[in-house]
Amino acid sequence: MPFTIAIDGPAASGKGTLARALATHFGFAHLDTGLLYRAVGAMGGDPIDAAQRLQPSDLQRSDLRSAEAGQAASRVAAIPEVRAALLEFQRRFAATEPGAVLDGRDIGTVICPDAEVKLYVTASDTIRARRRALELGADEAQMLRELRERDARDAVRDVAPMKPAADAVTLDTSDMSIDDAIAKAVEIVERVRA
Ligand SMILES: Nc1ncnc2c1ncn2[C@@H]1O[C@H](COP(=O)(O)OP(=O)(O)OP(=O)(O)O)[C@@H](O)[C@H]1O
Ligand SMILES: Nc1ccn([C@@H]2O[C@H](COP(=O)(O)O)[C@@H](O)[C@H]2O)c(=O)n1
Repeated sequence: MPFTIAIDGPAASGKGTLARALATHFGFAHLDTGLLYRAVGAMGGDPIDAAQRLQPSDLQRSDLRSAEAGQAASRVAAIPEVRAALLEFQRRFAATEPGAVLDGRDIGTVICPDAEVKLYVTASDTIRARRRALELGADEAQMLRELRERDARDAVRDVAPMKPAADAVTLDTSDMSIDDAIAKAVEIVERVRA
């Protein structure tokens, strides 16, 4: 039986950091599902067509981590046909790996509603903007505006909006170091696996 960890939450909350750490700790495979939407947004042209043609090599582009790629991803992610085109790949990943960690916005609600562990990772928007500005060497006030815009778009869209699953454990990392957040997440998973 595959064991799946679903991690959702707003932009720059630390989902990816925790997902990578959990995958390493438990020897699980990791899928950063935001990268799929970032790649579709960066491909240009018709986003539905881009999502249907997406190849693993498209995820290797070096420009996908930028703030602009994040905004473009959030716009194409609101298109139902784009989400439909990416759904099967994500579900298959979770189903075929003995242990998998997926992070995104709709993993616990739509992609893997039966995941053994669901985390909703959050932090205040000002702290998230500071962390992202540090990471990208960008202006903090601009990062705050962009995070708020992206979060609002992700939360209000009609299809698979960003929200915690009813059975998700919320982890607010505002006052946690990376190491503390990882330790807490490991503890939550270990409690379920025990
Ligand atoms: N608890 C923490 N304390 C301090 N910095 C953190 C913490 N967690 C994550 N970070 C840093 O915040 C930044 C954003 O983290 P990360 O990329 O994991 O977020 P994310 O939720 O995956 O973002 P996105 O939604 O854009 O993919 C990174 O630079 C990361 O090192
Ligand atoms: N499961 C997901 C994952 C991501 N998105 C959209 O992609 C944008 C970029 O995601 P990051 O995690 O890399 O920041 C994000 O803002 C969402 O619009 C999604 O809809 N569902």
